[in-house]
Amino acid sequence: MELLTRTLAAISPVDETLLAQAQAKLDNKTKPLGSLGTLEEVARRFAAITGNLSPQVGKKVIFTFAGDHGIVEEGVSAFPKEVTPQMVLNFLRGGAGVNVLARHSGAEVRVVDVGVDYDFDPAPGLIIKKIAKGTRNFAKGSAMTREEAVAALEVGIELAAKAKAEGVTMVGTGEMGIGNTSPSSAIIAALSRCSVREVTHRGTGINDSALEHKIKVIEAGLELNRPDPNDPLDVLTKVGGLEIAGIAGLVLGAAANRLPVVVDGFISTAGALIACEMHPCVREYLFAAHTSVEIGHQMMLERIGATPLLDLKFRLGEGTGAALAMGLIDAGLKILNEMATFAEAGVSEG
Ligand SMILES: Cc1cc2ncn([C@H]3O[C@H](COP(=O)(O)O)[C@@H](O)[C@H]3O)c2cc1C
Ligand SMILES: O=C(O)c1cccnc1
Repeated sequence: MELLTRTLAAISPVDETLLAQAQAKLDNKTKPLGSLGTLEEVARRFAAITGNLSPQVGKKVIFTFAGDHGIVEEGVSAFPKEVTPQMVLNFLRGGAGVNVLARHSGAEVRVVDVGVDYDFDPAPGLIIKKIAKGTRNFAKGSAMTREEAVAALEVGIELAAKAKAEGVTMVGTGEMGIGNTSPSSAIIAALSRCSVREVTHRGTGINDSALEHKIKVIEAGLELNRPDPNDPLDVLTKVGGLEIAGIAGLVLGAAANRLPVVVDGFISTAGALIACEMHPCVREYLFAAHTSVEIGHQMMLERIGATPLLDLKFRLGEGTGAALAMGLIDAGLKILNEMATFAEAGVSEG
């Protein structure tokens, strides 16, 4: 808890002066004012976050947090829970979607076992920080204890701090955990007090009757646990997940360390949302990668106040959207660094 408290105390707003200086630098480039749109917003904010008006393309790491979910026993996913450790092994072999797209963008994938119900042997690229062997079924009681939720948050916080110390210049979030769209829907429903139906979708691809059942299970879980919408840690503890907590911690740690963080899809955004509800300045440090097909994603993004960079109809998670968005963010940094000014190119200003 002490690390969490210290981390929250270390988060402050992004410097407005730096934002203005970065925009002034962009405005001198050989283009009509603002004509690179969102790429300018990305470059400006990256520069201000890091306090460097010429941020170079650097080392990028995607942390894919893995955890299991007790709620799976209610039949809320199209896949069995064994897929969680099986996919972790796939990540470690480099064969999953996130591995391919991270290689494409020049990012490294690190898998973090915060809560998988399986004992992994140590392996390169695997960080074993298991807090529990999965959450408990939140339709029958609290998913976690408050201590477990804080411990998982602190795993993410420590990873962000270590990444910064190691010279990583941008981190991304990802996750793997069969059943984890259910806690993600529960989190946004609890915080926004909207109906479960409005924010619950098909995850791995459940049919209509399974979707009706999933909605009822989540409603029952919220009714039973009654998480306090004004206490994000209570929401995380009662209806969240260990990997979602790890992501929330990574996002908090990134903000505290002035490290830009790229947030992946629906489940990652649930983690980022918890972090944003814990501290109002966190949103300034994050980049939303893409719009997920999951219907509840939009409401999460609106609550955070973030506009996603891409819309590729993704519904995979793992960090796949974050991987691609990192490439786009790098493009923004190159504009800031490599594009000629009007003076350098001898081009007349308007
Ligand atoms: C083979 C496979 C690879 C995945 N990679 C990410 N997910 C995604 O699907 C899961 C969430 O959906 P639900 O709540 O319906 O279980 C998570 O593990 C998420 O990362 C996968 C799912 C499967 C089946
Ligand atoms: O948007 C996501 O991250 C997502 C959506 C469905 C299933 N798994 C992940």
